[in-house]
Formats: sequence, C-alpha cells, structure tokens
Amino acid sequence: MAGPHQGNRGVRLPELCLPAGAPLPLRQVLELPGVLPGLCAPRQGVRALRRPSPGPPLPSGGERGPRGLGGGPGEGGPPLPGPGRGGGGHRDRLHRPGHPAAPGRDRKRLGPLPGVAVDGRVPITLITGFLGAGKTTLVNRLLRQQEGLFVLVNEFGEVPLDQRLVEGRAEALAEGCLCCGLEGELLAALAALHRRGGFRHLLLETSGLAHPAPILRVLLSPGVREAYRLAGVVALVDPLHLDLYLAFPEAKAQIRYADLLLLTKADRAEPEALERAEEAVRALNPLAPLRRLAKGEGVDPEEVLFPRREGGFRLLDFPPEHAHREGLVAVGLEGEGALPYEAFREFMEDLVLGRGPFREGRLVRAKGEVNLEGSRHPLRFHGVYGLFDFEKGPPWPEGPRVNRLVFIGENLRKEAIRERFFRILRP
Ligand SMILES: Nc1nc2c(ncn2[C@@H]2O[C@H](COP(=O)(O)OP(=O)(O)OP(=O)(O)O)[C@@H](O)[C@H]2O)c(=O)[nH]1
Repeated sequence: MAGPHQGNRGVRLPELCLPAGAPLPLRQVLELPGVLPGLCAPRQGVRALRRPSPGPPLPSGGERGPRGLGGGPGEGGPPLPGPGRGGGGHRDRLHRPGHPAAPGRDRKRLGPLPGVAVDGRVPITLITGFLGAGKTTLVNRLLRQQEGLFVLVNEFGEVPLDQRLVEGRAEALAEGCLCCGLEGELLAALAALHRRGGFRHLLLETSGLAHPAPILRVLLSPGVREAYRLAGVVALVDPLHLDLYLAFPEAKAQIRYADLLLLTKADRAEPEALERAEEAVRALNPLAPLRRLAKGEGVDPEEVLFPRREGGFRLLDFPPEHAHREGLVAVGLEGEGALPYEAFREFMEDLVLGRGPFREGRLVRAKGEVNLEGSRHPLRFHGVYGLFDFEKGPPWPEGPRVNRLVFIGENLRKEAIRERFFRILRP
C-alpha cells in the first residue's frame, strides 16, 4: 500500500488541477465575489449532473412475463412486450446508428433486442469500472438516448448521490459494495423489478469497488437466469489514474472480466497516456474490444448494451471469496445549512492534500452538492484523486438546502471528517 500522501503530493502534483497550496476555484464556479488569482479555471460541462430529461412513461403492467424470479411459471408477471404485442412492440424500435441523439424526445429506440426476441428473457448488462471511471456519465447518456432501459445502481458511499441523477428510470440498491454480502439484496431487487416490469433492458451499475465475480455468480444463478439473460460485462477505465487504480485488485478484476473495455476521458488524457493505458489494459485482458470514450461518447450504444459475443471469452475462475484492499473507507455527510466559503475551501484542500487532521488518509474519490453562503446555486463537485470538476447547479428550490457529500479513500478518519464538516456548517 502506498504511504500516506504519496498520491497527493509527490507523484500526482504535476498532473493535478489543484497544485499544493492553491485554493479550490470555488468562487469562479459560483461567480462569488473575490476570485483568487492564479487558479486553474473550472472545467466546463464535464459532468452532466442534471438529470436526464424524463423519458416517456414506462408501460404499466398487464401482460404476463416469462418464468423465473416471480416464483415459477405463471407467477412471473412483468410485462416484457414481445414482437407484435403491446407496449409498442419492438420491431419499430430500431436503433439507427448515425442519427444524432438529443436528450428527451429524440431518444433513440432500442434495437430488436436479441435477448427478448429469442427467449423472452430481459437482457442485463453489467457496467463496472473503478471509482470515478465514468460509469454514471455513460449510463446517463444511454438513458437519454435509449428507450426501455432501467438502471440498478449500487453505490459504495453512504449518501446516494448518483441515483438522483437518473431518477425515475433508476433505483439504488442498499449502500455498500454489491460484491460483499449484498447478493440477497441484488436478488430481491431483480425479482421486484421483474415483477414490476416496464423495461426491456437492465443495466446494473456497480460501485467502483465491486469485484465482478460475486455479482456474476448471482446473475448466472439458476433462478435469475430464467428471467434475465446476461448480455455482457463492460468495464470503464480511467487512463488518467490507471497506475493508481491498478494497485487495487478490484480494478484489475473489473478489467479481466470485461467483454468490452472502454477507456474514458479520451478528451482529457494526453495521447501517450491513452496509449500507455491501452497497453496496461491489454496486458490484463487481451481479447475484449477496447474503445476510447469522451464524456460518454465514442461507442455505439448497441455495443455497450450487448457487449458479449457468442462464443466470446469469459473468465469463470470466480474466487469463492475476495477481500477488498484494506483501509478503504467511505464517508457520507448530509446536513442542512450553509457553508462559509473560506472554511469549506480549507476543509476540501486539507482533505485533498492530506493535511492537518487528514494527514493519515488518502482521498480517492469525492463527490457532492453543497450550499455555499451567499449563493443561490448549489456547487456540485466530482473529484478523482486530486482532479476536480466543479459545476454550478440550477438554483436551489424553496425549502431547506441539504448538503450531501461522499468521500472515499484509504485510511480516512470518519470522525475527524464529520467533526470538521459539521463544525463549519451553519444551520
Ligand atoms: N473530461 C471527461 N470527464 C469525464 C469523462 N467521463 C467521466 N468524466 C468525469 O469524471 C468524473 C467521474 O465521473 P462519473 O461518471 O461520476 O464516474 P463513476 O464511475 O460513475 O464514479 P463512481 O460511481 O463514484 O465510481 C465526473 O466529474 C465526470 O464528469 C470523460 O470521458 N471525459
């Protein structure tokens, strides 16, 4: 395990947006007075934190579904429209690559859905990738462009932030890591969704720390297999932080188990970094197709939804047990009130740079939505190691303003973080 701060100080600094000692550029994002000179500008539009436009209403129940999780033949009951039947049928829902997709009404229609057409089971695609690799960015894009998708999201953090981004067509599983004792939870969620129906393809977005094997074991178990067809495993890989990620066995496993590999942040990474990352990824999984993505764009949605080719490669050496790298901690903070700008900036800098009470820890992932004093807009942020994106959200609605933050890292001291945050929060 790397020593404290190595990632934040010695190794990462040249590449960081936030040099040591430089304040976070929060004022610029919120257009608060008093921008401090010499800071890197906030990145524009990197994170689509807003929710995708609501899609058309999901068809309601009414038709009988196939066998499986509902409790055997005849009890299933979710509507899985087959060719020529209700729910619009899917013959006319052809996805036509090449047509520019716009959010909302121009959403593309799903293709002929081989899984449903062939055997009545609902295809399910596992979307993996280490913390901050770009899973939600891709999934939000697919939701905007494709009808009939539903997403089950598993988050490691204690405050479910991602779910709010895809509300209506997504559901959060219990917090924690899906691969660690949440198999029952996953089974129950799959069964409930299957009974409820109203979707034709399920995406399962795992937490960044999930090992795919125990999840695949659930998806390939006899009861589940009758209702859902595993369409494949997609792994997203962040080339900016790959060498840091590969110290985590989960990150390696995600790459090894993938049917399709997506190298994200191609718009931000230098060409040499992309090439190096491709080499490292290829060494772990030489057979899966490898594509480059920029902000969720760069791959045919159909390929993401159905990444597994017939007769394709799959690694089935499921370890009976696995252990996460020690010391990883998720801290969720939720509280009403306003944060003074300076105090919040210092708090974030100390965490990112491993200073003061946070010197033992090393931040891997941060995300949140906060209410800074003097602003009508929430400040939203995403951090992966020291690289941060900030965005101004739409004005707060009437009513209490709730700050929500998640920090994931090694040896983070939960109590110290909580104590500091609630000390600066003004109710
Ligand atoms: N420039 C750029 N930024 C990206 C890209 N993909 C994701 N990001 C940014 O990277 C950060 C993390 O992206 P997410 O999509 O939330 O990553 P995630 O894998 O869902 O994160 P976790 O759920 O926390 O593991 C956000 O700030 C995104 O805007 C990309 O292709 N290009």
